[in-house]
Amino acid sequence: MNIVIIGASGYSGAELAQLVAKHPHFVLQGCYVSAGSHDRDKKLSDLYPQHRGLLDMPLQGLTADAIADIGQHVHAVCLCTEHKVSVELAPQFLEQGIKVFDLSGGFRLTDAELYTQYYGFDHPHPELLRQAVYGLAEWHNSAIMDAQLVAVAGCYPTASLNALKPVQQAGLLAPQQKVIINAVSGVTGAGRKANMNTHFCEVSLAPYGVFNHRHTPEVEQALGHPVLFTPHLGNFNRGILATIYAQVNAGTTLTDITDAYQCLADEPLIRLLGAGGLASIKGVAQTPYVDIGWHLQQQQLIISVAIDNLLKGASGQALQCMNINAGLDPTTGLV
Ligand SMILES: NC(=O)C1=CN([C@@H]2O[C@H](COP(=O)(O)OP(=O)(O)OC[C@H]3O[C@@H](n4cnc5c(N)ncnc54)[C@H](OP(=O)(O)O)[C@@H]3O)[C@@H](O)[C@H]2O)C=CC1
Ligand SMILES: CC(=O)N[C@@H](CCC(=O)OP(=O)(O)O)C(=O)O
Repeated sequence: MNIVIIGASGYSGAELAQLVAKHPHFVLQGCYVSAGSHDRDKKLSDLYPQHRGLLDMPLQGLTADAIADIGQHVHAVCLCTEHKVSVELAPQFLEQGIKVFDLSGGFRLTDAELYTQYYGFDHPHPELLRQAVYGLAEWHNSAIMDAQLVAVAGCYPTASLNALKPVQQAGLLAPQQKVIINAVSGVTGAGRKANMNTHFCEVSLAPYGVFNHRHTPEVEQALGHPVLFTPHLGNFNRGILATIYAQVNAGTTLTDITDAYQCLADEPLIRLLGAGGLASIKGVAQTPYVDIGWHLQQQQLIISVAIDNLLKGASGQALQCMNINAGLDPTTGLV
């Protein structure tokens, strides 16, 4: 299968490019940046020297001609572009019959009005929100198999939902009680473009997006339970660590919680750390896994979960969705 990556010079794009280049069944057909990019015509490996010999192809400009040419030669495109760019590009590929795996949040929410509120733009293609399949790989396997457009789940939502859905599905979460998600991300989560907030000398450890981060509606939509989500930026490169506080129904035991997580026990990319387990950035950075541990005291459940934001939180999960869609083992090229 021929694959093209748009936004290949970015952090998630380059990560996905190296995964596809090493994949036993996919062919990396082309790597693109915007038509006016200052990285156009540079080798991808000049930007990412750790991939010399693997990613020596030039970054091509995404012109109108390039979009038409991709339509002739490619099975799937991966959009590793910001939300506003993805929502304009996806329909241009879909109408040429090409599958689209979008790493942005542009097609994750079903309610178009939430884009105005949380993303700051009116969604130009609300009809595609009904067609898009949410790419939370362990939970939407059969829908991903048949999808033309996969909206790969967000990084914080991937950690939060894999931690919470087993407990929610088992009916253990106390109704009306908001679940509190406190999460810290490494700086690659903010993308490669220079920005004062991610400047080496400015980054420390601080919350942001209080009450209004776009991952709040994404988690609530997929969980079916209200949450209070507060992200933090930490001074490390890769990884997300979340500590999640949830009230469970009276009478819930630690065994009930442990039993609820058994629905993930056979998932190869989920590592259940068990009761008392504590996830860490060190345990997941540069890996495709989700690590989950849990603790219960009376009705207070605390869940500890970690992922690598660029692998399970973006490119790794995108490849997992592409594998599922192609009828391959979901872990092909990942473990
Ligand atoms: N970083 C992360 O941990 C995660 C990111 N995501 C999502 O993935 C997407 C990409 O994120 P990330 O890799 O961090 O972003 P980056 O800012 O690192 O990269 C963005 C890429 O898009 C390219 N680009 C910008 N405009 C266009 C355009 N009009 N046409 C084609 N290419 C364009 C950029 O190159 P140039 O500007 O030179 O053209 C660059 O290659 C975002 O939507 C983000 O929300 C999702 C989960 C986690
Ligand atoms: C540290 C940091 O800035 N993280 C980004 C989230 C990562 C990302 O790109 O978000 P999606 O998963 O929705 O695509 C943010 O908070 O906007």
